Amino acid sequence: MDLTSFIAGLPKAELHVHHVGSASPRIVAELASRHEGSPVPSDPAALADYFAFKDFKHFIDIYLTVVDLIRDDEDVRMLTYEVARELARQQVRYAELTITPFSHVKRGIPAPAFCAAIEDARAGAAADFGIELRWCFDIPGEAGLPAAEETLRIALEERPDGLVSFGLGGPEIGVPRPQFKPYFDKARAAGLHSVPHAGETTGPATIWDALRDLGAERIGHGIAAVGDPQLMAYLAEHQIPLEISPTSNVRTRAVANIAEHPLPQIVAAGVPFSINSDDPPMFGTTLEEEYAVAAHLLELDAAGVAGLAKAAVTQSFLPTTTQQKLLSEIDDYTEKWPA
Ligand SMILES: O=c1[nH]cnc2c1ncn2[C@@H]1O[C@H](CO)[C@@H](O)[C@H]1O
Repeated sequence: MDLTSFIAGLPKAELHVHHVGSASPRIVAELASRHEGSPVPSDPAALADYFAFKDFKHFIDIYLTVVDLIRDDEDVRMLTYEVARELARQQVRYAELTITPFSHVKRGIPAPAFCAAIEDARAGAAADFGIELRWCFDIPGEAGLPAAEETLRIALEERPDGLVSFGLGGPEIGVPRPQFKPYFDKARAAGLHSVPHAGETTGPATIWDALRDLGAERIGHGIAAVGDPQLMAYLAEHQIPLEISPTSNVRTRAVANIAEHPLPQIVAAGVPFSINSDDPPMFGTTLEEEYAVAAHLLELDAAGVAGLAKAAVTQSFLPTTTQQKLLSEIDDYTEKWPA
């Protein structure tokens, strides 16, 4: 069984993947060529070296230098459309893309123009690539409550058609989750799903906070949960999924190496999860590669790998009818695959 080929053709969904974090070397080079004076190399080999991170804080610092490259709504439109092209190339039929409007509005792109650009790209991607994109607007945690205020304002006042969820990214250390409760309360009251990062670089307490104070329906990463048996039991009992990005955790040094990734313990505890790429070019990976990593860690066969894709579909915020269509497509593909 050639699992790599099986994975390549398998219809997928991705729930935890960042907009700017998905800018490929080609797109970064294009943006760097448009805007002089950036520290971000435009040469792909130099860029690969640039995306080597000493620790999580260093990763965020580098991430923000790529955010600086996005200067106008045309950059936003091009980036979003090209991210969709790369997802569709990997047979991703549906993706919830995490976008940080605060960071771009702060750099001078008006919120209406920003939202029009991502919506244009979403329509173009659906028409040209057959991929359905939805948005998670996340608060960059390092920018604190002003960023929470502005992110909520943009989410509720602009309310682009693709917006389905509200998140919290950036560093966790020094950024306690409870302070964001008022913003998540308002976002949830407005019908947005709550999907904060938690337990990526800090312990189980951050995940408890995300559940209790932010009403988290899914947890970004959440790998620290394995340190708290009660939390693992709670996540399993309430079927609260963890959005797992294995290579991300190694490249940001959240996990020492892939062999020590806690994914097998998450499976053993019956905690639902999806497999994601997080910031694929920055971590030198792709969603396909993350499926292969998970297949290796969990010793999966084709049916098991198809199960990874089906889990992402059922944990998504797609309407059930659309989920059913995608699940059938995955089953048809798997059945047709020679044993
Ligand atoms: O793995 C991650 N963890 C937390 N934040 C991340 C990650 N990848 C990208 N971001 C992004 O980092 C920015 C910080 O301002 C935010 O935009 C967040 O979405």
